[in-house]
Amino acid sequence: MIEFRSVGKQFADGTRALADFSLTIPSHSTTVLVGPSGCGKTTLLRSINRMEDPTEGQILIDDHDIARRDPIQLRRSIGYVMQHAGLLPHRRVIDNVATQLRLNGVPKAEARRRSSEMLETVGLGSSLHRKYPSQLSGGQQQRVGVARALVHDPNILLMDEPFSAVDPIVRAELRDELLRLQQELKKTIVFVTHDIEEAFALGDQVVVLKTGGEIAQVGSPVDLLARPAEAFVEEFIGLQQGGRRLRVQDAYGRRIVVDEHGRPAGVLE
Ligand SMILES: Nc1ncnc2c1ncn2[C@@H]1O[C@H](COP(=O)(O)OP(=O)(O)OP(=O)(O)O)[C@@H](O)[C@H]1O
Repeated sequence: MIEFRSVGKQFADGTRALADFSLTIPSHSTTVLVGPSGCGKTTLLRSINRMEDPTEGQILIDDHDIARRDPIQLRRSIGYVMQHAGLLPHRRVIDNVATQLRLNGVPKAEARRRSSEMLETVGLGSSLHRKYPSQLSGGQQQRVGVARALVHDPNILLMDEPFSAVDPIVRAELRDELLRLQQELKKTIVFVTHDIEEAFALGDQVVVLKTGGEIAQVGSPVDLLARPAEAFVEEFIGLQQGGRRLRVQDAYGRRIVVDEHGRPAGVLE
C-alpha cells in the first residue's frame, strides 16, 4: 500500500504543484491518476520513487516513511516506465533490460537469462533481443521499457503516460497487453494519463485530479460513471457532452445499443 499524507510540493522557482494531497493506493491493483495537463500527475508519480521530494507531508510504502529510505535504493526497487522508453541507444535490447539487474548485483549470465524471459513475457521474441533500440518500432521500444521496469520483479510499477507516443492501434494493443500481464503479475501499478478511456480500461481505482493536484473524485470506473461527484468529473469523463449516454432501440426483435447520435454501438444480450 502506498499512502500520501497531506503531501505538498513547491518547486524551487515558487511554483506550487501540490497542496495537502492525501490518497491511499491499494496493493496488487492498478490506480490511474488522470487529469488535465499540469495538474500534478507526474509530480505525484515521481514522488513515489523520490525523483521528487515533497516539501510537506509524508509518503509511506507499506507503513514505512520513504523519506527515511536511501533514494537510489528505493528507485532501484521500483519499476518505472516513461513516455519515451528512454532506452540506451548504443546497447542491445537484451542489455538495456539486463542493466537493471546488473545494477542490483545480479551476475551477467543470469541477468541475460532473466532479461530474455521477461522480453518474451512482454511479447518480444528472441529475434529482437540482439537488436539496437533504433531498429525497433515505437511500440516494441515501449515493450522493452516495460520489460526493463519489471525484470527485477518490483512490487510497484510506476507508468508515466507510457503509451502516449505511439499510434492509436499500437496503443490499444499495449493497453490490452498490460491488462493481461497485470492479471498474471498483480503488481501495484500507478499509471498516469490524461486519457479517460485509458483510465477506464486500466484502472481498478481512478483518481480524477484538478489543477493544483486537488482530487475531484476517487473511485472505480463504475463509481465515476454512476455517481460523478461534481460537474468537473461529469465533464472530464464525457457525460456532459453526451458521449457516454447510450440508449437501447429495438430492431428486428433484437435490442440494439445506440449512442447519443443514434449510431449503433452494440447488441444487448
Ligand atoms: N521542476 C519544476 N519546476 C517548477 N515547476 C514545475 C517543475 N515540474 C513541474 N512543475 C509545475 O508543476 C505543476 C505540475 O506539473 P506536472 O508535470 O506534475 O503535471 P502533469 O499533470 O504531469 O502535466 P502533463 O499532463 O502536462 O504532463 C505544473 O504547473 C508544472 O509547470
